[in-house]
Amino acid sequence: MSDKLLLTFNAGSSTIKIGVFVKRNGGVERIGKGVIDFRAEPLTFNLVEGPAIFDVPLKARSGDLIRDALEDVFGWLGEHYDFTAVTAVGHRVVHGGDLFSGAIRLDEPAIAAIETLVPLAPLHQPQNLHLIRTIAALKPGLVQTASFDTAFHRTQSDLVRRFAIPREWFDKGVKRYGFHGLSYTHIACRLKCLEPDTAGGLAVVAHLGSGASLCAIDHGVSRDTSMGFSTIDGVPMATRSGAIDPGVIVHLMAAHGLDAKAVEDLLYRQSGLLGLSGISADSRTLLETPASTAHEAIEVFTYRIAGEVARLSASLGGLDTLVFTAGIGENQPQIRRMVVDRLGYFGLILDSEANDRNEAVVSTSESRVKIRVIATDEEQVIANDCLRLSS
Ligand SMILES: Nc1ncnc2c1ncn2[C@@H]1O[C@H](COP(=O)(O)OP(=O)(O)O)[C@@H](O)[C@H]1O
Ligand SMILES: CC(=O)OP(=O)(O)O
Ligand SMILES: [Mg+2]
Repeated sequence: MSDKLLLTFNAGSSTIKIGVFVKRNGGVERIGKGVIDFRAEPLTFNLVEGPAIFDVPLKARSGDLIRDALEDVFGWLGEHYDFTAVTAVGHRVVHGGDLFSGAIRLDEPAIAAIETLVPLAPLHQPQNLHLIRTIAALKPGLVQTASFDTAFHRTQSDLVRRFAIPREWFDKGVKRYGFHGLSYTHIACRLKCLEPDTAGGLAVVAHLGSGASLCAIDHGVSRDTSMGFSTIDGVPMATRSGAIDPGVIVHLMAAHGLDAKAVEDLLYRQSGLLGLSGISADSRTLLETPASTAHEAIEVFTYRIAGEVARLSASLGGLDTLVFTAGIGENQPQIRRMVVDRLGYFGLILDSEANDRNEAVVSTSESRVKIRVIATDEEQVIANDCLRLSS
């Protein structure tokens, strides 16, 4: 195949999602996707347009799982495409801090700047950097770009971004940044297409995956979001606590002797659905498990999401649309039902049958707020940026 190709890498907390895009008609079109799921084998790499769909077991060889996986992925791609046709690689980078307000072409100074933000996103940023560096080593000379999760939220006001602590900390970067911005960029764009008369109106988007956050979007523009300074904030997640009384952290350190590393491990890796249930980080498993702690974990999760919808609607001064997206939001009707059941007083009415079928609109015609399910596509946003920056 002689068409020019772009690859995208979206490294989240539990998976790396890989996209294969072809340059066509002035834009980029997805022709393949793969998921490296570090919680499960086999690694699947799935070409949707091409000679075959195949699941390939992940072969750990060197102790560097990412390098091994990349070698495999490049190997399979090389079997079906002329790898010289790959002209650029685009990455999702979770934290851009105040350093980056849009996507960039990567060079050594940019990589060094991204590195300074590692302490602010310890589950993601090291993985993002490792991918970038390994690709640079395996395919020297390939153009690489970075699209930042934080950039979409740069429109938020200081009122929203400030913590009520002494002002000098804000100036030192201790402020709310917000994440999942590539997903929100895609959803905001879809909403504008679906509702052109109001340019998407006033919407709260619930991005519910392994990491989860909600965003208040006003005619396509981010006004407020549940994740702030770090990716632990906001609603509980698979293994992250979500917002927690800061006094708890002081108590854990002062009275129980936990150091910063131990607190980080507790709040990022042992909490959320996993910590609450003591059973699993995956809401699918918890919904199928009769244990009372499994049920309670889901109750806490959905209670906190509903609370965030209410807070963010106040932030917007109204609500036209609630959108569910990402792995859980798109595929788990029971979670959507438990959230919406708590929002009846806002006039949200779920259409149970449409909800059970994961339809695009899951509210009834009487519902005061339209409830939508929209599939997110962070890779398409990365690929669009990558095309623009590499052409
Ligand atoms: N087909 C599916 N059916 C039900 N739940 C799903 C499905 N796919 C993903 N999920 C849920 O979504 C979660 C992962 O969401 P995802 O948005 O892919 O997260 P991340 O990008 O953080 O890895 C899984 O833990 C699972 O609970
Ligand atoms: C920012 C974040 O939490 O990302 P993910 O949901 O992919 O882990
Ligand atoms: Mg994700």
